[in-house]
Amino acid sequence: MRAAEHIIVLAGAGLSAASGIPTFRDGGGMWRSLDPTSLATPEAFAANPSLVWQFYHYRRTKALAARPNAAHDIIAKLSIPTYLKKVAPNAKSFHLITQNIDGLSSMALESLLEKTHAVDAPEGVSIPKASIVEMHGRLFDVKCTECGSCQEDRSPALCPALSGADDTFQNYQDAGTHEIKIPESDLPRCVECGALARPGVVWFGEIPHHMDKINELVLKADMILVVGTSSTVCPASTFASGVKEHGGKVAIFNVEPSGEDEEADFVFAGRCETVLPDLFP
Ligand SMILES: CC(C)NC(=O)[C@H](Cc1c[nH]c2ccccc12)NC(=O)[C@H](CCCC/N=C(/NCCC(=O)O)S[C@H]1O[C@H](COP(=O)(O)OP(=O)(O)OC[C@H]2O[C@@H](n3cnc4c(N)ncnc43)[C@H](O)[C@@H]2O)[C@@H](O)[C@H]1O)NC(=O)OCc1ccccc1
Ligand SMILES: [Zn+2]
Repeated sequence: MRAAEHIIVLAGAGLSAASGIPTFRDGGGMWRSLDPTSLATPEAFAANPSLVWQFYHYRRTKALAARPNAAHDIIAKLSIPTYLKKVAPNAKSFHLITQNIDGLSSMALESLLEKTHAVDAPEGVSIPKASIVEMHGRLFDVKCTECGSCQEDRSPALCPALSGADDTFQNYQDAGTHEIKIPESDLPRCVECGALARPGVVWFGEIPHHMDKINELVLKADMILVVGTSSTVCPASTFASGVKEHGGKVAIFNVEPSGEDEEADFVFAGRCETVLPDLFP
């Protein structure tokens, strides 16, 4: 870290695990009983928008009740130039590339900025707010399937029909079995043109957001911290090897061994919400 100039963090569901957001694949992963491709794809939405909206209603409900944890806070702190300088005196840029759609990293940074009023950055160091790249979209964005308009909406239920769907996915052992059939006319609609709306997230088979910026960051990075991801979904799963290829260092933070460990320079086994605060007090 002391030698690093351009630092990126790649985060996955493990970063938000301690905030009560179920992960996807490990032990109590959300998708143990649900085939992800049956819910997070344009095809699934076209075939059964009612079920897919009930799934994202469940995810929104979980995320609305969640708060950033210590790992989110440390990563937010690292994006503040004055603090970054302490752990990486040669740092010129710091970015978080997150696969998470829960918005907890932005929430952590906003509350830290309020607390530290550290909005203005010295010359050449990135403005904190722009340091978060949500490559798979945002759970609370509602996007029109026709006109493309997209608004953030954090209301507990986007439409009356969904407020009755709370237990469709409550206990994921038999998730989906309590599915209620919501007619399309009663599903979330676009506020501009009234067409059917969809969650503002990137589904499998869709191109992730900000890929040009991400490719530029991966190319420039000389240090990547890979936090709480199983590295099973691409292109995110290729970023660490991308940094390694041009001589950058790779550090992994995970409770379990992940596919990238052998080519990592540093492996920190443990819960990121305890390991990161110990490492960056
Ligand atoms: C399943 C996989 C094989 N599929 C893909 O990779 C596909 C491509 C593909 C299709 N078929 C293939 C066949 C072979 C190879 C690839 C493919 N990818 C795509 O379709 C992508 C789009 C993928 C995005 C899909 N949307 C998501 N999310 C948003 C929606 C939603 O969330 O509903 S993906 C979603 O799943 C992934 C889940 O992985 P993780 O976050 O890592 O979570 P997981 O539970 O798996 O792991 C948690 C880890 O944390 C650890 N952990 C737990 N607790 C803690 C703790 N406390 N501390 C530390 N660690 C912890 C655990 O040990 C574990 O290791 C995340 O990316 C997450 O965002 N698009 C694309 O490729 O477009 C072209 C392209 C490419 C490049 C440039 C231009 C165009
Ligand atoms: Zn519209």
